Amino acid sequence: MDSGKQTTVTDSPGASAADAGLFRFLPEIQVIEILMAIFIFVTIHSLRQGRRQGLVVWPVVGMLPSLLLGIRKDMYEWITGVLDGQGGTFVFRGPWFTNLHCVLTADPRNLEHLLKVKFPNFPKGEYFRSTVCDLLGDGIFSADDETWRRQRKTASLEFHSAEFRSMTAQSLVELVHSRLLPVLAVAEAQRAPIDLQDVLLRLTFDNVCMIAFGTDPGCLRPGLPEIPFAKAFEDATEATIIRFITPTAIWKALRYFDLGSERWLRRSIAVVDEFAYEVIRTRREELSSGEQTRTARSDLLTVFTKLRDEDGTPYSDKFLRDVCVNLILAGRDTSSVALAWFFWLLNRHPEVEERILGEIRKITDERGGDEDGELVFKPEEVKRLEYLHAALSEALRLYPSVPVDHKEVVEDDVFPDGTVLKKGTKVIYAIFSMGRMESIWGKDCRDYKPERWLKDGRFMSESAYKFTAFNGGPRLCLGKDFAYYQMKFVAASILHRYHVKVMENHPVVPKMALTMYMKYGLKITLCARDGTKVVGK
Ligand code: HEM
Repeated sequence: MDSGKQTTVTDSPGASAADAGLFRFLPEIQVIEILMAIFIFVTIHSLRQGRRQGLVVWPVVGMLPSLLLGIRKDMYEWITGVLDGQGGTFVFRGPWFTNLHCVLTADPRNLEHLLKVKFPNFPKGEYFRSTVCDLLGDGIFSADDETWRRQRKTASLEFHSAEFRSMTAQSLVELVHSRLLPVLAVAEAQRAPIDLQDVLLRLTFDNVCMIAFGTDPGCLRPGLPEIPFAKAFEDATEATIIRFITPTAIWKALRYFDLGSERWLRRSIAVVDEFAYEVIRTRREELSSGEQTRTARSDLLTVFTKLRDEDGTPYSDKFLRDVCVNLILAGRDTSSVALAWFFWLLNRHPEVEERILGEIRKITDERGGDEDGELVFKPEEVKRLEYLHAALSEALRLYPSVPVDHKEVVEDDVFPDGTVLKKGTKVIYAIFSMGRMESIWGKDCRDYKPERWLKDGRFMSESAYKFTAFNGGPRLCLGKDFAYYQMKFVAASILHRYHVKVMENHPVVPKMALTMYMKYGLKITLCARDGTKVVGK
């Protein structure tokens, strides 16, 4: 045998230098036979092991073929099927020498362990942070430990303050009544189909920018213009997601040579930064000139600009940029996609729409009707819409805006269901699948039934480890209360005026992304309710 053949043997996984020495004394044909035998043995062993785990584990490529087949159909349903068959938790074995190995779970006991009981042992982790760092920097979404705690504390105080609540309620009234309803009125008058998901995404983007930066980018202006900052934000998010499905060495090389998606990402981030730094500069000027006392802003940028770090130094522009960009990401497409799924479900469940209308009618009747069609729901009225609250929660159970989330294991651990977790393992919790588990929600788990959230006509919340749409534990969604208020206000304002009809044969399927978009949007037509004069007509 020549030395070249020895190299081949030594390179094959599992073969040692001693084995190579042994092969040196065998005729070439026998080496091939032995290799074939080893290959067959490994394959049979892997297949047997794989079947025990519910999926075939192929040599070298692991469970990747099954994953690729699953993705081709419907990845979320595929994951749900696998998890269901495995009792709620499943170890995914990726190809050799890749970082695709992970533990997938949809077991509420494991979720409580992960998100609350052993919270410090399950951070977002370095892999996540280094993948999203260019867009998110040190913001709340990617940060762990002290950097996260500091932002969480300040943002949490702000989110629960009376000024913040009143500012968010006011900005929502303005957006819905001066922008959203006129856009819908035009579409209704022209009998023109519109993409409701797009309109809602514009609404929540403008809204969250007002909360974060105190400025309205104007995505929902008449004619629905393309706003460079909004477009760049969307592009930067998409290009960042591409990194998660590209081997790290490849995207890093593309970044180094400024090619492909990395070039697109760099350019999009430049536009986002230009907008952010300009707002930060003007806000600093405004604050130092004392103008602030007149405007009395309570957006997150103003709050953080006034603060000092532990050394008494004002926060840097970069840190302020990270705080705002992260908040925009959090609030941009979560409530909008939830509303899109909600309106689609209503279209298939007219009985639910009827009950919501009954609840709204009670309020409008108490106000003596809505002759001019300009009724603005008050915060205390929105709070009373408990059936609507249940109908939105039920939509989020079946179509959670964040379908899967992940953590990394710091120290070896064991889940309550007995799954062993080695240090460095990635844990994926399948929020989408949790909403479709018979073991969690009962036999009717796949039915849209808002009633399951009601007790004696009042809304009853569920454990965050069973209904994980808003995450749970110390990292529970900070915008949860606001999101419900926003969704209820928007849904009630639309439903009071229109019946939303989804266009026949319009395909509705989830898109594979960090957020549960509808892949083809939601094409609808609007039909004004009898006796409601529509604003803007
Ligand atoms: C239906 C609407 C919403 C849903 C389903 C939702 C869901 C979630 C989820 C699952 C997380 C955890 C993400 C993770 O750690 O990987 C989260 C975190 C967060 N959400 Fe929401 N969210 C919604 C709306 C909002 C809104 C409107 C805002 C702000 C205006 C917001 C602000 C935040 C923030 C700041 C965090 C980070 C919390 C932390 O890491 O400490 N969310 N949200």
